[in-house]
Amino acid sequence: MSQLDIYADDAPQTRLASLTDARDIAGELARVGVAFEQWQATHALTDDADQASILAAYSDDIARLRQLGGYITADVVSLRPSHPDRATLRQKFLDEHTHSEDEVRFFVAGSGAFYLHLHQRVFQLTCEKGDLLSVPAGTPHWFDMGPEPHFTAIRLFIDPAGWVGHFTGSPIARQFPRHGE
Ligand SMILES: CSCCC(=O)/C(O)=C/O
Ligand SMILES: [Fe+2]
Ligand code: NI
Repeated sequence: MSQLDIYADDAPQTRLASLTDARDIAGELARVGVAFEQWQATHALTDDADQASILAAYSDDIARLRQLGGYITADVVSLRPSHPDRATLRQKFLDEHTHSEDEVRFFVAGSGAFYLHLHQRVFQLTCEKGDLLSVPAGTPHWFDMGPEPHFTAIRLFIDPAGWVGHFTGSPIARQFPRHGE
């Protein structure tokens, strides 16, 4: 189930709100400039499907997103609990960072949690299959796939270089509840 938990950025022990209705989540995130939608993610994919077949299965959705935002490239991040490098890959996104373009992610399997640091709040958004998220460029955030990752997400980029993160150096991410622990 998709879920939005909201905290003050200086009080990680106190959850201010917890929402599970998709319209409520979308409304709350829209207030801080983040787009959240639920799309159909019904194409059958095996756990070992490669990037090309995932992109081919969702080519209609990717084309629609490209038209909306002028995105040039798409890639796929897909992890399962048995992945030998799961701890290293988890760590890659676990500290607060920004991007110089919008972060557009479409979950086509599994789940993972984004933490968006906006307006002195932390918005912990647990995304599930079908969730589409667009976070404005420059937003400090981090992502936790959990210790036993199980998700597949399509990422859209304007920069042909793909994923480029700028780490803020803030330790804030370590103070908030982790995903799946
Ligand atoms: C869920 S896609 C992998 C994580 C990622 O690309 C990112 O930028 C997290 O902040
Ligand atoms: Fe990111
Ligand atoms: Ni489709």
